[in-house]
Amino acid sequence: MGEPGTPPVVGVIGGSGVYDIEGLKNAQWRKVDSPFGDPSDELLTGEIDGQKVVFLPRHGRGHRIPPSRLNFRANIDALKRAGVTEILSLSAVGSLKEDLPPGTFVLVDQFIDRTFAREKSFFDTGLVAHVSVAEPTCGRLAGVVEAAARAESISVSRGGAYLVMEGPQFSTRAESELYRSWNCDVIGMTNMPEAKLAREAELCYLTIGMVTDYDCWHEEHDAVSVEQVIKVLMDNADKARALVRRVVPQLAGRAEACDHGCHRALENAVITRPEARDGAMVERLQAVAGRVL
Ligand SMILES: CSC[C@H]1O[C@H](OP(=O)(O)O)[C@H](O)[C@@H]1O
Ligand SMILES: Nc1ncnc2[nH]cnc12
Repeated sequence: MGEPGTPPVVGVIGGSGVYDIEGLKNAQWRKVDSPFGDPSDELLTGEIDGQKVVFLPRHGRGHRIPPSRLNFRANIDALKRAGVTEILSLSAVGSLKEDLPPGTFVLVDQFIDRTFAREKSFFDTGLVAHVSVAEPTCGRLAGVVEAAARAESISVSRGGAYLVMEGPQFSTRAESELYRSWNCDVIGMTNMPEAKLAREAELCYLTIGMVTDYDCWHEEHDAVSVEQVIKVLMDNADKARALVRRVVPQLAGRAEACDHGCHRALENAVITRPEARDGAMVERLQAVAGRVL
């Protein structure tokens, strides 16, 4: 995937409040099987300006699945099986900075992963690999999305560190202050290990963090609640849809593999010698890593 000649296909993972993409041509929900188990839902495929788009509601339609129960591996594997080469992650996030008010779209470029109850890798005993996540999101996608956001008059902030907490409860005030002291910009519960797994699957990945609240640290704002998050997200949803509509045709023009290296992330990453590899594992990882196995 991502090789020169492989058509770019944009995948969109919709987070809280984003369970559908309206207005796709030839829209169709279809089940994609994965050896890693069940994805969150069927995938919605369709077209924008003749370009294929694949959508997955992260928590399933109706928001059935909490962050710690998301099958991130099945989700990423299924998107890759559906031909996706680049992923836009639309996510609700809390703000840890005064100058990132609700309504701001933050193009995340770093993460601090504080999750502890999730499967974090496609690789395991019998097939070991270590990819770099020094730059965990795709700067090429960020450039395109930033320009599109400005054209849509969306308040956008390029770069930002996303603290990923396990949840499902929101943070205590002390935790919120701790993350602020670490200079984190936004907080959420879902984009790790999603971003790490996208890297292992050699997919470009960008988090578009849509700020819904000031978490609980801000003295002039109430502590975060689901009601508040959803209300702001509904206000943002039209902006997000317009952004996706504008970005997809632009991303479709790529003729070469990503020049930031996302599509070659596994080169030199697999360390297990061919004769020591577990055959069943190799089989299971065909969609994710078949290019290098
Ligand atoms: C409904 S507020 C908390 C919930 O929203 C975010 O999810 P997503 O990233 O899928 O939009 C946050 O991470 C929590 O899972
Ligand atoms: N304050 C917050 N903490 C964690 N996840 C969130 N998602 C939206 N707002 C959040």
